[in-house]
Amino acid sequence: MIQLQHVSKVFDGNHLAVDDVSFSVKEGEIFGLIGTSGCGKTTTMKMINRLIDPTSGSIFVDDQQVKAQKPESLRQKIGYVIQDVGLFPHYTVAENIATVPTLKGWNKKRIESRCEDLLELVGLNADEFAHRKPEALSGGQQQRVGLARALAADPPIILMDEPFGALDPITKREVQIEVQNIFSEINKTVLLVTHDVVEAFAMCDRLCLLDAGKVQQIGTPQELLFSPANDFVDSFFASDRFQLELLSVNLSEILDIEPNSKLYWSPPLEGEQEDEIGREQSLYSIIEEMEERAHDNTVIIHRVDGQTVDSLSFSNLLSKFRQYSNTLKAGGANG
Ligand SMILES: Nc1ncnc2c1ncn2[C@@H]1O[C@H](COP(=O)(O)OP(=O)(O)OP(=O)(O)O)[C@@H](O)[C@H]1O
Repeated sequence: MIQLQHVSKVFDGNHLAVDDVSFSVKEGEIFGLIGTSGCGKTTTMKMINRLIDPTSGSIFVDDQQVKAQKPESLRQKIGYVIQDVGLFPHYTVAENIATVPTLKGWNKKRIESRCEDLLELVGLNADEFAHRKPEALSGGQQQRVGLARALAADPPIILMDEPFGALDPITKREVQIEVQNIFSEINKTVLLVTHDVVEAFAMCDRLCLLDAGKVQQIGTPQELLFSPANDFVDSFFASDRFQLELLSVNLSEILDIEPNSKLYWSPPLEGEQEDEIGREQSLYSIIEEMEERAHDNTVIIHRVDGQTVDSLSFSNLLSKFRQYSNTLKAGGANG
C-alpha cells in the first residue's frame, strides 16, 4: 500500500535528515514510526503525501510512484491528522469535516449525513457539536474532529503525526482506545508517527525505529523488544521495559488454550453478564481489566470446557508471563 525504497532527504545542502530509509506498510496495518526527537519521523511522513519531496529514492502509494501523482489527487486518498489538529478556526465542525467531500463535489445531503455518521463514530453528538466553532471545543474534542475530517472522504490511507500529543494522559488513553476501535471496524492503512513508545506498542502492528535518519529495526513490537537488532534498539526501550513487555504479549501466547475454548472474567463487573475475554488482548489490558474487577486478587480468569472449569489467579498469570518473557529473551519462542 505504501512503500519507501532507499529514500533520503537532505535539507540546506548538507543536513541529512532521512538516510536511505526503506519500508512498506501493508494494507490494513497500523505501522508506527518511532525514535528520538529530530530523527526524521515527520520528514519521512511528509514525503508520502508530497508535503516534502525526497532528495533521492522512490515512494509508492498503491503501486504508483507518488512523484507521478498530482499532490491534490494523492492527498484525496490519504487522510492526514496532525498534533495541533489544524482545524479551520472560522469554519464550524461540520464545515471542517466537509472540506474534502466539498472539494470532491459531493451533494449537500450526502455531506450532511456523512458528517453525522462521522461525529457519531468519533463519539461526539452531532446536534450538540456540528455547529460549534473549534474554539468552543476541548483539546480532546478537537482531536476527534480532526480525525473525523481525515476520514471524511473515506481515504484508504491515514497518516497521523503525534495525533494525541496535546492530550492529558487520561483523555489520551480514551481517545487512543476509540481510534483503535474505529480502525479495527473500518479497514484502514495507518502510519502513526509518535515519540511515545507506550502509545506505539499499544496501537501498532509493526514499528520502524529511526535514529539520526537511519532505520535501526523494523518489526513487531515484540520483535523489537525481545530480539533487538543492536544496542540502540535495546536501550531505547529500557526505561519502559516492563510495561512494553506486557503490551507486546497476548493472552493466547501465555495460556495453553484450545482453539475453540472461550475465556471469561470472574467475577463479572457489577451489573454485567459473564464477559468473554479476547485472547488477542495484551497482558497489559488484561491487567488493567483485572484491577477493575479484582476485589481480593483471587480467581480472575476461568475457562469453561464441558464439565471442567480451569482457573487462574493474578499471580499465576504473572508468573506464566515471566516464564514466557524469559523464553522470548533467550530467543526461544520466535526463533
Ligand atoms: N524544512 C526544514 N529545513 C531544514 N531542516 C529541517 C526541515 N525540517 C526538518 N528539518 C530537520 O530535519 C531533522 C528531522 O526533522 P523531523 O521533523 O523529521 O524529526 P522528527 O523525528 O519528526 O522530530 P520530532 O519528534 O522532534 O518532531 C531535524 O534535524 C530537523 O531540524
